[in-house]
Amino acid sequence: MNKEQLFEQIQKKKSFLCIGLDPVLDKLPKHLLKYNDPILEFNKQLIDATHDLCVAYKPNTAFYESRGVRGWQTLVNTWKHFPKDVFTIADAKRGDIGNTSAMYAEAFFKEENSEMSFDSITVAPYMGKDSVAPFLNHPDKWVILLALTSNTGSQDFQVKQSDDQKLYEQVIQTSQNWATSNQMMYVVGATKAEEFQNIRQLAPDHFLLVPGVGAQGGSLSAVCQYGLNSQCGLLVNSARSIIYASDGLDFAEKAREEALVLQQEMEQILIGVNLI
Ligand SMILES: O=C(O)c1cc(=O)[nH]c(=O)n1[C@@H]1O[C@H](COP(=O)(O)O)[C@@H](O)[C@H]1O
Repeated sequence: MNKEQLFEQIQKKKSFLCIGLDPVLDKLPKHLLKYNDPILEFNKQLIDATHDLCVAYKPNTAFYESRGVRGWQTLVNTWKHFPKDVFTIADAKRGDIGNTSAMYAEAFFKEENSEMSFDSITVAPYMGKDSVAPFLNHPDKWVILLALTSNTGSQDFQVKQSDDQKLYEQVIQTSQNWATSNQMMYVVGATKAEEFQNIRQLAPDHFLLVPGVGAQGGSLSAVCQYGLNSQCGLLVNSARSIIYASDGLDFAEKAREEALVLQQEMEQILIGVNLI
């Protein structure tokens, strides 16, 4: 999905919600345990109940890889269940020397090899240009580069100054020589709302993937105050607050209710800035 198509979906669904699919077996509704693959059933019912309210899904691969071969198969089958009109994010946080990154890119982008072809992957920028380039060699796919993350450890390196700039600012500026806003997005945590004005000056046209609304306490309205651009420019992710809204028979219905609250808030915000 390209940038124009993503913006069209945002306008059509009046939403820039991304739902994180980070399932843990112990937290699943008990009635799903009778299924051959309870996590797949959980994901499928969540997707069926919410896909008209969100524009993206982001499975974090750790929640699948932790279950070995079974988990990987669940990820493949979850990918197969995504409707065609959603933007898909493999939250894998990869990045390595070039020939290794090329293999990671094949794993998540090349359906002939891996039975999955996500629209995008999260990538760590620490190893630099040649570690990111192999993902960008897939011209219709996106790199979502970690810039300023939502966790407390973001203070350890990302905000440290060198050459009069914070490290995350250098990541955003330098990486704009590697790809345009048609192929690159940045991760900025919702818990860092005070930095959005600065980030929008550095990257006015890029989409930002913003996790941290919900369980991590980030505020949607604070993110939107400076984060929006002329094509919306935001994908706001929430996982636990939606997918674990209930652990009963009604889990999908309750997840929909949580997603609806965010979608309705997003609709009002989009109306307020004349984007719909
Ligand atoms: O890249 C990410 O998605 C990510 C970056 C970041 O800075 N903070 C962050 O929480 N995430 C991911 O976003 C999701 C947040 O989930 P919830 O806190 O349950 O909404 C998890 O999959 C995290 O791994």
